[in-house]
Amino acid sequence: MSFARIPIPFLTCRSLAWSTAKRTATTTPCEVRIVEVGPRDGLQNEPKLLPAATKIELINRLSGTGLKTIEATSFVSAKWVPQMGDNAEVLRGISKVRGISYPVLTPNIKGFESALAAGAEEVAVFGAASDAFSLKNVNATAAQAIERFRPVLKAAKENGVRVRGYVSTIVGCPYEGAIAPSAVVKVVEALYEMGCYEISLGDTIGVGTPGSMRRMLDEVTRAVPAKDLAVHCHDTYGQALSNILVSLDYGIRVVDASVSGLGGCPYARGASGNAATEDVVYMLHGMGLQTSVDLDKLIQVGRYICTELGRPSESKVNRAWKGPQ
Ligand SMILES: CC(C)(COP(=O)([O-])OP(=O)([O-])OC[C@H]1O[C@@H](n2cnc3c(N)ncnc32)[C@H](O)[C@@H]1OP(=O)([O-])[O-])[C@@H](O)C(=O)NCCC(=O)NCCSC(=O)C[C@@](C)(O)CC(=O)[O-]
Repeated sequence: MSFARIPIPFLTCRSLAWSTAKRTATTTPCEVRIVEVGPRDGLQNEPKLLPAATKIELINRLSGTGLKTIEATSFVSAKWVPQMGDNAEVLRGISKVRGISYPVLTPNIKGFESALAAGAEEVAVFGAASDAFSLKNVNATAAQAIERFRPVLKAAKENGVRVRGYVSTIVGCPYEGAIAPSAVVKVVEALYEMGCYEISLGDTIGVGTPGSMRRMLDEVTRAVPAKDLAVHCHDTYGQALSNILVSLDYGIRVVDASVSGLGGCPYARGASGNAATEDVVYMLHGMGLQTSVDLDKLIQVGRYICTELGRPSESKVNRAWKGPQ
């Protein structure tokens, strides 16, 4: 897809439908599903341990906004990520709403078994396109991490649990620098062939631009259909919304975002939060795309968690919001 054919400022629901018609026949061009990652990605980097009750309250409030997917926690080692040490308490404590999925991160079979025991119905495995990042994040190379996922996918299938896959460092790594699209394709293909129903492409440190996103998506969408891809854009360099816009142009209709832009990865030096969900929803609605999210309710949830954390929202829309127009 070239810039010349679809001028970005004129991307609307109608032009998106047209632009993606050849790329994928099965996307619903006017609907975008938001994967809210605030309770997991948003909080995992918080130095001060938050009470499980606050996390549960956050998830319950998010459940009232119309979101259909809310990543609840991660079943990783508490020695590595202390903030997620209350994973089972959080997953057991939330009021699950029918029609909403509450996936949790599981890096290995031990994490999967604990997640299953706590009632997980969807999990996510997380790989990376960079060995250096993977070693820092999960103490395994990219290929070794993939091997740890095989038993997770097998056990998930046996237990009727859906598995989402992440690929981190899709355009840049804090330790290796620029990442070649071919390295991303390799991991995306491995996760897809293993049985992940959706692959989320993570710009972990938010260094991507519409240029590097396009170069990466040109190759990745040749390997896996856009309907089975999501984007996960951190906003460190202020490019997240632009990068999401580019991914829509490729037919991607699933966008990860974090309420009030919370977040970062403890093992990705300098990474700031994700695209703020409020900002993403505002942009999508302004383009005539549907998300099922009530923006006003979401704004209130953003204000709740920012008050709990004692800091202003990273969402420009939240800061500017004076009520529905
Ligand atoms: C993967 C490990 C566990 C390997 O860590 P390891 O030390 O290599 O693991 P091990 O198998 O050698 O076991 C060492 C100890 O950890 C325990 N252990 C082993 N597995 C688990 C588990 N699942 N849950 C709880 N405990 C576990 C195990 O039982 C043992 O306990 P000990 O005998 O010492 O008491 C570790 O490196 C880890 O937990 N890493 C997590 C890193 C993380 O959570 N990073 C943030 C999420 S990724 C991210 O944010 C990026 C993303 C997804 O958002 C997308 C993007 O932005 O790009």
